[in-house]
Amino acid sequence: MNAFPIMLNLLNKKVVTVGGGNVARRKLQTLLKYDASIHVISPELHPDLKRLHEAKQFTWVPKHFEPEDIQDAFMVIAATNDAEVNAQVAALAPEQALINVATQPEQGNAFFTSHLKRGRLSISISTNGASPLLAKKIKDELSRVYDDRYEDYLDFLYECRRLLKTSDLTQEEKQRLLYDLLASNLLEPSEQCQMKQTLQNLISKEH
Ligand SMILES: C[C@@]1(CC(=O)O)c2cc3[nH]c(cc4nc(cc5[nH]c(cc(n2)[C@H]1CCC(=O)O)[C@@](C)(CC(=O)O)[C@@H]5CCC(=O)O)C(CC(=O)O)=C4CCC(=O)O)c(CCC(=O)O)c3CC(=O)O
Ligand SMILES: NC(=O)C1=CN([C@@H]2O[C@H](COP(=O)(O)OP(=O)(O)OC[C@H]3O[C@@H](n4cnc5c(N)ncnc54)[C@H](O)[C@@H]3O)[C@@H](O)[C@H]2O)C=CC1
Repeated sequence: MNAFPIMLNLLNKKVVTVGGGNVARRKLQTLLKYDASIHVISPELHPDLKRLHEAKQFTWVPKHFEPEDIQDAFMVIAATNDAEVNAQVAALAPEQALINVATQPEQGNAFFTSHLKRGRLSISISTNGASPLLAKKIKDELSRVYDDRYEDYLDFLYECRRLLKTSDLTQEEKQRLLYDLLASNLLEPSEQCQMKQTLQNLISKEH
């Protein structure tokens, strides 16, 4: 496996998960953060998924897989405990679909990563199937380095960068300031406030 990493916008995309057990639960808990239109095909549901279904987080069709279930799907996840059913799901998926197969990943073309999200910061780790547990361990290590403060810090960086992009400062000045924003003291909210003020003063002086 030598997979290319990419970010996907799943807003309102049709995602069909076949199977509703423990593996489906883990994958759905990740996917639910990305506003896709999620459908689960499975005779039974894991208790956590039952709660999410009651909270109207996805639609559930309580039955065994049939080929028409995955028509027009943007992404298909084959997560039953029956490798033959999963292989059939992968083979019948629309030609252009993203396909994830829990039992035999190489039958699909898309793979989950271990994922750390801090607001706008997204860190994905993959071992290309060698050791999902190592991916998880690395995520846990990185979660201590990139702690909760990064959520607000990323919003701060986003706002400052937008300010700079629309300013009349020279390209060199913009570059220098973009680097300055990476100083570690700026993880502190009070320092962020001061820096924003400084930038605003600098930009208004240009006019
Ligand atoms: C290829 C891949 C395809 C895919 O599923 O997309 C795949 C495949 C398989 N996983 C298996 C087993 C386990 N997977 C986990 C956990 C995770 N697995 C995830 C991803 C991936 N798993 C993709 C590669 C990612 C990479 O390489 O880095 C994570 C990162 C994301 C997620 O699933 O959401 C998530 C951690 C989430 C987190 O960060 O918290 C655990 C541990 C646990 O459950 O706690 C175990 C048991 C221990 C073990 O076996 O190592 C098996 C054997 C099944 C069997 O025994 O039959 C296969 C099939 C095979 O290897 O052939
Ligand atoms: N990729 C990964 O990260 C991992 C993959 N696995 C693999 O994933 C498989 C599934 O594991 P679990 O979720 O723990 O199993 P599970 O037994 O908890 O869940 C299986 C689900 O599939 C449903 N199902 C069975 N036949 C079906 C059909 N014909 N149509 C629709 N739904 C059907 C069942 O109702 C149940 O909801 C395991 O067999 C294992 O090989 C296991 C661990 C991690």
